Amino acid sequence: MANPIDPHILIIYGASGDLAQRKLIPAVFDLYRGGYLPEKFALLGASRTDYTDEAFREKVLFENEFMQGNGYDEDQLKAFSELLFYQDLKAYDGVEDAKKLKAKLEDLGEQFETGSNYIFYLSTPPKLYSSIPKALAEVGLNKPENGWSRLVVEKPFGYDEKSAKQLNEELQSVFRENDIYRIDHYLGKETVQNLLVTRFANGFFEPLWNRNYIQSVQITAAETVGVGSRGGYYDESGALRDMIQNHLLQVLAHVAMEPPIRADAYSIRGEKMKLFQSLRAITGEQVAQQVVRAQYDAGDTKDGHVEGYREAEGVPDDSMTETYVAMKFFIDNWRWAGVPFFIRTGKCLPLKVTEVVITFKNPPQALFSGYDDYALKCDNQLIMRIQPDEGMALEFGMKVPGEGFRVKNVDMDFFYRDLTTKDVPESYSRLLLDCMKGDPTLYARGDSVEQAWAFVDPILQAWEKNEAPLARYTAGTWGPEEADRLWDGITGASWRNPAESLIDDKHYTKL
Ligand SMILES: NC(=O)C1=CN([C@@H]2O[C@H](COP(=O)(O)OP(=O)(O)OC[C@H]3O[C@@H](n4cnc5c(N)ncnc54)[C@H](OP(=O)(O)O)[C@@H]3O)[C@@H](O)[C@H]2O)C=CC1
Ligand SMILES: O=C1O[C@H](COP(=O)(O)O)[C@@H](O)[C@H](O)[C@H]1O
Repeated sequence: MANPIDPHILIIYGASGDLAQRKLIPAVFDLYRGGYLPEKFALLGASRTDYTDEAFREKVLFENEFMQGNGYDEDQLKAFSELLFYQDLKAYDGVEDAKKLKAKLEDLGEQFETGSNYIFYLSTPPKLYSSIPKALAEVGLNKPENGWSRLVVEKPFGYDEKSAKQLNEELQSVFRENDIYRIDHYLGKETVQNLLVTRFANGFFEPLWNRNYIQSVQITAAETVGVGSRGGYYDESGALRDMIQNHLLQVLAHVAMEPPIRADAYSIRGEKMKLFQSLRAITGEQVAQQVVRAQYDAGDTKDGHVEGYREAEGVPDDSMTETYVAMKFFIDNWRWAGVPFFIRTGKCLPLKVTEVVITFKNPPQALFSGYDDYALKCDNQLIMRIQPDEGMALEFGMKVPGEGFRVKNVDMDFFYRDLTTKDVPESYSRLLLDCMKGDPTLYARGDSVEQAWAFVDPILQAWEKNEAPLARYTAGTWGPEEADRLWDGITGASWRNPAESLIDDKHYTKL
């Protein structure tokens, strides 16, 4: 079968760094092993560290611990290594460096017959995200003659709405919007994409997917790890910026957006933008009522004892940065009017689990016995497990065998891995592959990134002014009690805290 991807060179800026070794190089190697790369392809690492091509290959391939668990095969790796080259830079955004880079790309282009097709991946500190593209533009690498040029921008995309707008303007002054790929690795997750397929490839979900049948929607992204050695970065960010503004609002968009008219970038990203525009702002006093922020104290987690957040490396002892957020909000459109949505995320929680729970309203009348707690609990839930145990479970009532009509809740459980025996592609592989194909569907569009910031900005501003308290929770617990109060007045559902199960090797989390 002909390979639909154009020959090209992938340039990784910041190639000496952590992300390149942890995710990017292993992802490109996976694509190579899977036969997805075009026959004419080369990878050029660029950063300030002084490597030869050989030394770079040693570092990112042969000595890279993140390649080891990756189906490491010496022969394949050796063949792959011949596609890797390195360019050292004095300054990432210097025009002289851009000229040097251009000359190197022209040489590689001839050697590998890739022509002038380039993907520039910015895996550097964010302060360089606008100046590198400008330097590329100075030497014409943003619009190469007889070729194309795409730009992948890592997170964080801005720090607030204003800075995201400014970054968009700067990037869009040198690259076309459709050539700017703002990466969000949650969109590369199979199960996040599957939210769209579940909703729009089945006839029976969509009629129920609205305010008439749905009581509430909750999204949880729990992590067992603390901030570890990332304290310096994390303390400037916090859970709202690190997880909610980007990843979890993207998940929300897949759960709540209107059906797109086609499964393409224009239609899907257009619907997401509308959804973000419909989020009801949480401002002023509402912040303290609808959003709980908290920080972990020392405690015992699944991974062992953890010191409190303020003891972590790079974190000031009086830090007010949140490691946990739980929030309740509304979507002001016809589909969702009045339905409460809940999102929570946190470090040092009992399990690593990301899931979406749709709680359906009860039937209008409790006909059968066994529904003693009918008024107190909604028994119909759809649990969409993003990770781990990727899959979906539906909970509903069945008759208990025997006399009378006693009802018991059961679940139908589907495991995503039962669909295929193949390894599910890792997020970065999938997203890089899409960029190579020129398909930005699973990348965030500039205006919707700004709109997502517009939703979280008033919350960040209220916290900045200390208008809402910072709660505390013990590492290894499900977070502060204050988060439970967000459900006050909502009868029939609350946070679902999945429990770890040891039933068998298939089941990790238990309903
Ligand atoms: N690491 C991860 O898991 C993730 C990272 N990201 C994002 O990806 C980007 C890269 O992350 P990561 O690789 O961890 O970052 P690193 O801190 O490892 O930086 C990458 C490279 O940038 C260069 N660099 C570092 N500091 C500076 C500086 N002050 N000025 C100029 N160059 C510098 C260094 O290369 P040299 O000195 O050789 O030039 C370094 O190897 C970041 O924006 C991060 O937010 C996003 C998600 C996950
Ligand atoms: O982007 C980030 O995501 C990870 C969580 O990603 P996951 O795929 O493991 O769920 C988070 O730990 C990190 O703080 C954040 O920057």
